[in-house]
Amino acid sequence: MRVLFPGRFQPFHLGHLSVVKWALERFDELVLIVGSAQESHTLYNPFTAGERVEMIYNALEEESLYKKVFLFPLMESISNKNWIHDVELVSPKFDAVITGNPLVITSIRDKYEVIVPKQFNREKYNSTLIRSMILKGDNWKDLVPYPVYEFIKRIHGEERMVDLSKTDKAPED
Ligand SMILES: Nc1ncnc2c1ncn2[C@@H]1O[C@H](COP(=O)(O)OP(=O)(O)OP(=O)(O)O)[C@@H](O)[C@H]1O
Ligand SMILES: NC(=O)c1ccc[n+]([C@@H]2O[C@H](COP(=O)(O)O)[C@@H](O)[C@H]2O)c1
Repeated sequence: MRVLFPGRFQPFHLGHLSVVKWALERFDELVLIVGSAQESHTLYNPFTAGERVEMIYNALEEESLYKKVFLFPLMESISNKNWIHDVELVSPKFDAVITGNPLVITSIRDKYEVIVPKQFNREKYNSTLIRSMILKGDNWKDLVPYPVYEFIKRIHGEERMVDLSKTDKAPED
């Protein structure tokens, strides 16, 4: 069985990696969609789709999980109703969808089985917290797979976010 796991992954963290491992213990293959692909360079969506694909690829490769995962970006759709059709156009076929996002659940539940993932320390492992820690200069290294940390450092992602904070405001503020 092949299951879809969509997310913005801004950035991909240890909770996401735990969901991937949890899913691959239960299902044969995963389709990992990097959503909101047109978004980047804002405090809510600091990283480009290409950067997110690369950081996720690096994390999966380190865990030798990449062969069981299809990974690609997808832009937003014009309506929530259209979203699942747009996913089907570009994705290998899948049988069910893993998500804890109410918007995604509403968009797909008439057509696909919804699998709500086990929660992996959501208080600690959530991208909103990690983005705010990056901005404050806190130590966020242990909240993401090491290849993600190394990648964000290498592309000067922290400096980018601090620059963005001079002109942009995160919606969660
Ligand atoms: N720690 C976690 N344990 C289990 N599922 C998670 C965890 N963090 C995120 N998810 C799930 O991963 C999917 C993609 O989530 P997303 O990329 O929005 O991460 P997030 O940490 O919730 O980000 P943000 O804080 O930016 O909304 C969603 O279905 C979400 O419910
Ligand atoms: N109208 C739409 O384009 C639509 C609908 C449902 C989900 N999505 C996308 O699916 C992804 C879900 O990820 P998150 O769980 O990280 O929010 C997001 O990129 C979201 O924008 C988009």
